[in-house]
Amino acid sequence: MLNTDGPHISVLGREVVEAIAPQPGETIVDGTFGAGGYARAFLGAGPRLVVGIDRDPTAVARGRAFEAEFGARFAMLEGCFGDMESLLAARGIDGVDGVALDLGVSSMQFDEAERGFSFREDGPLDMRMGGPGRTAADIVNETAEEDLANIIYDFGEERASRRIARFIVAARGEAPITRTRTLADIVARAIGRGAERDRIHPATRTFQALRIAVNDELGELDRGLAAAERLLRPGGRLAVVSFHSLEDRAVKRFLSKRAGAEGAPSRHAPVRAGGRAPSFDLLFRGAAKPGDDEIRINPRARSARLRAARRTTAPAFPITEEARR
Ligand SMILES: C[S@@+](CC[C@H](N)C(=O)[O-])C[C@H]1O[C@@H](n2cnc3c(N)ncnc32)[C@H](O)[C@@H]1O
Repeated sequence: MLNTDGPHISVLGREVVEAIAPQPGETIVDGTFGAGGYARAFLGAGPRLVVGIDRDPTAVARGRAFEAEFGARFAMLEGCFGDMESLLAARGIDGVDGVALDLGVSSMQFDEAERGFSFREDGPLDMRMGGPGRTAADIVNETAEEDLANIIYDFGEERASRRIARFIVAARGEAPITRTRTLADIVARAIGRGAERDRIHPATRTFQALRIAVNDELGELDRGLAAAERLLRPGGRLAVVSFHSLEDRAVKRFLSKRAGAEGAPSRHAPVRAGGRAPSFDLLFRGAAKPGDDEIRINPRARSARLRAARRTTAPAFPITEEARR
């Protein structure tokens, strides 16, 4: 585990640096800069350039301090990693040797009540990681009941989604829902004692669903993975840390397809990715998880999963083959 300057402790940091293994002369992209924990460790391994990307202006400000500290060896770009090709192209970069993604929100974002990510603190129901766009309050107050239930079911994997949506629609008929605590109370009333069996807060899944919807997190992940595939040079490494099953499933599916592990006719047949040459080789089978020591020091790490792969010389899959769902 890596320590960082800020209150965010990097998750699976040692494993990510081992997977990315920056070499002298290389260019490494940290697509989720956050507090810069990974970026600092990458820089310590001596590549020519580390590029940080983050959509959150406060993370970008931290990145500016890195620029001052590391000079020409570090560049901070503001934007979404789904757009990394155009962000990098604007700096004259069209190929890289490593891409790391550490998905989701940082501890700083989560703990700051004003950002609206936490149901434990009262704050405005916002949940935007950065930039303009619809807030969680916009979605909660303006979405038709059935669509709201689908968001909560699809992105929160919440079985009580219809009941929660019904309670939300009833409550917003009285007054717009604008605060995190108000929403958390509504969800708790809708679920009643059911969630206690899971030993998680009743609003956990609904808040996850809204955050994913507000930030188009699964769309970003699809675009980011495909962009990394196109940008990585042969031998380049991709490392992705996810925090919930929807993300991990998307990463697993992407890599299985690209590494030819899915749809191989038999284990004796040459491994082909749906008739195409594999564009990635897995660095290890399955997902790496944090050990007990890391979870003890940083309980938020417990659901983290790392998957990593190395780019082959084969061309990237065409975009039309993106079919995650
Ligand atoms: C879990 S934190 C990363 C922490 C970082 N690895 C560290 O060691 O400090 C995730 C960061 O990624 C950013 N982020 C999430 N999704 C993003 C996206 N699609 N594009 C750009 N940044 C994103 C968030 O704003 C947040 O700062």
